[in-house]
Amino acid sequence: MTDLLTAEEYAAIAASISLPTAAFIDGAFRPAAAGKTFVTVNPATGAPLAEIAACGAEDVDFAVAKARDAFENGSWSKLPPRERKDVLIRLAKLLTRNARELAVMESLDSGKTIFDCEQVDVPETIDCLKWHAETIDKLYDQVAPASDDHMAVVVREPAGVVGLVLPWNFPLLMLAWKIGPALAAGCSVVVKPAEESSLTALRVAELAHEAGVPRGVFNVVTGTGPEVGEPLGRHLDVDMISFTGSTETGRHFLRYAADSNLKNVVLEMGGKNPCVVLEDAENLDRVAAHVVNGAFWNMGENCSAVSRLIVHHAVKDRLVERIMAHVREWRMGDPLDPACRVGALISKAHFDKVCGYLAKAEKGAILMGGATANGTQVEPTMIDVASNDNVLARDEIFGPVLSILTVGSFEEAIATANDTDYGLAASLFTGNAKRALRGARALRAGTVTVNCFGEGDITTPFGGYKQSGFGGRDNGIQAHDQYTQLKTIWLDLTDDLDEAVA
Ligand SMILES: NC(=O)C1=CN([C@@H]2O[C@H](COP(=O)(O)OP(=O)(O)OC[C@H]3O[C@@H](n4cnc5c(N)ncnc54)[C@H](OP(=O)(O)O)[C@@H]3O)[C@@H](O)[C@H]2O)C=CC1
Ligand SMILES: CCCCCC/C=C/C(=O)O
Repeated sequence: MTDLLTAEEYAAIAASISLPTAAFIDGAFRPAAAGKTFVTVNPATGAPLAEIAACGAEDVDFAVAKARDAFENGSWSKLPPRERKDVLIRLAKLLTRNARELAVMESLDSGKTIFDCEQVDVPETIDCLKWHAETIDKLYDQVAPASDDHMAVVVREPAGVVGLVLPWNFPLLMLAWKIGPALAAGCSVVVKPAEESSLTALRVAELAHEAGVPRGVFNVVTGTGPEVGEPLGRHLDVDMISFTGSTETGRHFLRYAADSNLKNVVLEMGGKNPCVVLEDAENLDRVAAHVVNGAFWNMGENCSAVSRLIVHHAVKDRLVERIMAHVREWRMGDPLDPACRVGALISKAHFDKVCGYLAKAEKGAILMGGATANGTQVEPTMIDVASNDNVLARDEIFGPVLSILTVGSFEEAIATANDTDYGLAASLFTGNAKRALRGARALRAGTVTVNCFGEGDITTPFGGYKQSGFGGRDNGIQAHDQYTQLKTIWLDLTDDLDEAVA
């Protein structure tokens, strides 16, 4: 656990840190080619934080050209894996040295609580980079069981120039989930952070350069989706896109790829994640603690958040009561106050969207919460929902809003859980081992947690079934695989030309 400072001490750091404002391309900070800027605000106060380069297609072209040059000159892509490892470990050390500054910057830019930034986002970012760095020089290629006359070697090569398009809910961590395996594999990257939360990606790029990542290998192009994301997605010299964000924008990237060079596309998208609590669930107090964490951590701005509680009627009232008791411990307030667990939503526009969903609740159906503060804060809220067809049970709200659906059997619970377009995460609470295993298999989601809620860790793949995921997984060794291409090399071992491979 990181030692936390006082709110006053965090405020003092916030007032003194210098914020990066320019795009980072070819090893240097640069203004947008057209000289345009946009203002990023602190969502907790509405106060302007910094004026950031508003890049466009010209800047994307420049960054991709520099990334390609670096890839082809081999300054990174052809380094022995253990040398790339050394540089990435140096980067992890630099991030550790600057951890507090990064945590404050992240909290200011995104409204996330300093508690989470200090305890989760920054340390997990560092661990992720270390894990991929440590992994890269322990991966072996394969020799196929072909024949005595030939040797077929299957090797993995870096995918090339990769576009990484990021969301605003975990700006640092999603950056790490993508640059960790991409850089370790030897790719050059062009990162497009979300417009609302560009600061930490820029600072990490600067530190990566200081750690020894060569020019052109790690570029950050700031700006909007249409101005930067689309040209990157359509670029003919980008080999792959890895995206995290909404399902709607994910679809755009498939279209961009289809319309351009058929680049590989990996998408990690939304969720409407069920948590099933059966009548035989043990220790409802513990279950409630997991539900509260799953639903309200990071203000529910989490693609794997628990957003549908599917509970057997026999335990519903007791569970709801326990959830309310746990939520009382989740203080809402200034994100820079380390006692706060609920910070600000990312923007006024997103706050309005979440409030729009609260307004759709039936009269008397809001069992807990519903209050708002400061134009971007929403209390942890629980809403009784009569049918899984209700918009509150179907749409990804991406706020601290838990919809409760009441069921009468194991079968009904699983069917309700699976009745969604999404399939990112699911959890199941039961004291019956057979139901636990049957349920875990029946739930259609990329991650299923049984008698707990958790995000998994860096060792396990993260991604979704159905409209939650496409083309690959973040994390685990599987993430490494997607930033590489497979190549098969055949060698003739015979002396006789007639026996050679045609
Ligand atoms: N799975 C997840 O983790 C996330 C899910 N979401 C869901 O999406 C909803 C909307 O959030 P939003 O920020 O709009 O998410 P988006 O999916 O639109 O944004 C994700 C990234 O894609 C970029 N982008 C947006 N539009 C385009 C486009 N047409 N072409 C290329 N790139 C684009 C964004 O840029 P920019 O924002 O700078 O314009 C951002 O960098 C949320 O309410 C939530 O439901 C959101 C974030 C993360
Ligand atoms: C400590 C791990 C946090 C994982 C959060 C994953 C969320 C991803 C997303 O919303 O895209």
